[in-house]
Amino acid sequence: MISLNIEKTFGFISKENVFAYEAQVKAAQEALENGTGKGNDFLGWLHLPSSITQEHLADLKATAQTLRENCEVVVVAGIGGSYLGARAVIEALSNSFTWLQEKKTAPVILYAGHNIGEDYLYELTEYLKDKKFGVINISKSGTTTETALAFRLLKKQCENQRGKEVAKKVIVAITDAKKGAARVTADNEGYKSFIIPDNVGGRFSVLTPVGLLPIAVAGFDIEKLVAGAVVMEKACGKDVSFAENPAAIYAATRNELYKNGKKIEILVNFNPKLHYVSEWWKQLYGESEGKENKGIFPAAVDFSTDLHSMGQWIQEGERTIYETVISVENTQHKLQVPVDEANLDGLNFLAGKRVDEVNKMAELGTQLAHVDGGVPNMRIVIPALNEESIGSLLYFFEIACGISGYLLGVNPFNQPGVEAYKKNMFALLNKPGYEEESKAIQARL
Ligand SMILES: O=P(O)(O)OC[C@H]1O[C@](O)(CO)[C@@H](O)[C@@H]1O
Repeated sequence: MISLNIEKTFGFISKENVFAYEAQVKAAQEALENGTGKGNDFLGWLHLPSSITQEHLADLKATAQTLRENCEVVVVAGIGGSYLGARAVIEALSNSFTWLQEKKTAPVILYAGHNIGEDYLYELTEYLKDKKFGVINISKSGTTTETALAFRLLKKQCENQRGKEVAKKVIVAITDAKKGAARVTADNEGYKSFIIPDNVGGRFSVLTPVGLLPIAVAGFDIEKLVAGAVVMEKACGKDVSFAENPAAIYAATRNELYKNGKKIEILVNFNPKLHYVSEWWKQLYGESEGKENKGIFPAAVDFSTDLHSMGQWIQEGERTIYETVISVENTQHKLQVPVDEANLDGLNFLAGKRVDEVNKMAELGTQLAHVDGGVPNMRIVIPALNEESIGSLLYFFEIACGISGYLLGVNPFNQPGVEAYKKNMFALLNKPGYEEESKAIQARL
């Protein structure tokens, strides 16, 4: 079970003012439950964990098994919500050096379709040349340029290297039930496919096949991941009192901080495996709340690494920030600092201590230093980096995001702003249908 502690925000905002959100939070929860708020056609994530069936999980596991048996490498092609959730979970749960290990227990998972880097794609296709590889092509709209471009390259290469028949077996599509080019291709080619429900937006889709299939291919237990999310679905339900509901408290606290000039939330971890959880979180909160000229800017740092790069700014820069720390209670492994007779490095004061004890003192010391420097601090504690905890954490952030967006007064479930760059790019590339825009944009160059 995860827990939230907001004590170290109270020098900056008052407990009373946080608890004054209770009625607004209740209204937000009811709007989510009853589907009466903004963006109410995108609430499929709300009770998704508890509605996932054993049959669905079995289908995902069977497909994952086919990929595991037939591939050394599986490329997950997707961008934004169509890859960040899978990557967040896989990196949180994997050995840090998994791709360097000789004896592999699962295919190496690589990612594409989340950038348009020619060198990236060249180097990826070069690497795949002598590999038995498969592809999971993920796109809700089925038309996202970055993903479609990467998939065109990968599909051709897979067919050329492995033949059309095998390619059919090792390419899986996750997309809309009816619309979009990815659906047309999957149906025409006869790929195994999974549907992204209409009412689940990309950034809320980690517990659909979008996240679950790659996670299962990587060898992790999707049943436990979903079970962890179910725990949080209950713990953050609308019948849980405000004081007992961590999502309600988190949503209220961040809105109160924002009202008091804290415009930037920095998600902090002390564990490099959580880097992509932060990336996933940035999209979740950035796309959900950054609209109508409002919204907390979601930033993230990996400590203690970034204490030696961003630490100065956080300690003494503009006081418009607050931190939310994800603290992991228990490590997966034990490692002690050895004694050294000569003690030339002067580290014998640490001898015999677990490395995690040093890390935890860095965490505690940083919290107090940053609070002293004028940075409010919240702390989310998760028991360990395992499937249950990560499932809980993901759902916690999702439900808190829904509530928080409603407190802010925006529609947390659309993202109209992301179309602007796409329109310009298509106009500049002379995409059919963009003739007028092409003329207009050429005149501005
Ligand atoms: O799954 P799709 O449709 O390819 O979209 C990927 C991502 O692109 C966005 O639509 C933004 O363009 C995100 O909201 C989404 O997660």
